[in-house]
Amino acid sequence: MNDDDLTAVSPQIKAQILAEALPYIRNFHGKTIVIKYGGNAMTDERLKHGFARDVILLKLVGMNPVVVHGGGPQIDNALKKIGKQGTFVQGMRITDEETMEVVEWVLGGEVQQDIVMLINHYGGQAVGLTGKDGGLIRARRMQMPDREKPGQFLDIGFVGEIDAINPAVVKALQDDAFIPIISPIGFGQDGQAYNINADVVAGKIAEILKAEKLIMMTNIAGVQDKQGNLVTDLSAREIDEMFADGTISGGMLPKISSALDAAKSGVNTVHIIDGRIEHSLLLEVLTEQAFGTMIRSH
Ligand SMILES: Nc1ncnc2c1ncn2[C@@H]1O[C@H](COP(=O)(O)OP(=O)(O)O)[C@@H](O)[C@H]1O
Ligand SMILES: CC(=O)N[C@@H](CCC(=O)OP(=O)(O)O)C(=O)O
Repeated sequence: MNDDDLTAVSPQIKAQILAEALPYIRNFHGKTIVIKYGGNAMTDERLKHGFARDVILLKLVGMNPVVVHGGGPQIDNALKKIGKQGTFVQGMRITDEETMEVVEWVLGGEVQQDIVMLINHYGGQAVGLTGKDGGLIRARRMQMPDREKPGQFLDIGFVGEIDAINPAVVKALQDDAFIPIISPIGFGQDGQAYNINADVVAGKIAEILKAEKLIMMTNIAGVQDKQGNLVTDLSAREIDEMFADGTISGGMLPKISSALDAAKSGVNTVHIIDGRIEHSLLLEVLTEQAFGTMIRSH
């Protein structure tokens, strides 16, 4: 169903849906909700508009949404235009100097500004940040262990791991009416920009802000088991098993690791949800509808 079809819903059902949201609005009032908005979830124009409106609604009812966006497919498209092919190792993009320039331009420019403009268009007050702003994300070059040669590391270029997060700028914006939109670009002490996986940034930001919820919006119904069935609930032990037997691969690797780290660090609920469902964000936060995969800390 889309927004236009809502005219067919009876007034009683509409009122019931609104009333159902009340306890959630009360419980999450003043709480921080970190939303990882994956590049794969933002490829449909209509869904993007719905997302912007959902984020504004959460802010208007008293929650503090913080958006960390991705943009993997958008970076791939930009690379294609200059005759380059994106290459990944364990879900991380190999980032040479030229790729880093593209990453900065696509994430910090195009994708971030697109989200900011959409939210502002619908009456919200979004502010775009990269890791440089207010010293938000300090990073260093990632040491990626070589799975085939234990004890050795792979050189994947300007990919960063997070050294420290300074949440002051995000807190200042949150305390006002603003909605922070964060691009996953970190900066070294030498001023070098680093490409960081957006799931990793979202998980760490959620932890540092002591978020109530971390919601990762992606392009799949949730985590799937070996047979391809949706797993609604995942424990740390089950995750270890799925990592070991290769059930989890590619972009799902950093997503699940970051989700689990956030859950273990005290983020109350961590969900991986299907961003292709219209208003999936509102459904997750404001209704008892359970969908996607919940990641548990134990
Ligand atoms: N066990 C799994 N369950 C679900 N998806 C998986 C699994 N293993 C790998 N994936 C892949 O991970 C993708 C999601 O990660 P990614 O492409 O990085 O999304 P995003 O851009 O939202 O971060 C899925 O579309 C799927 O192809
Ligand atoms: C190091 C690394 O892999 N960085 C990612 C950053 C963007 C991202 O994470 O985007 P999604 O959330 O859409 O996958 C990349 O270059 O694709």
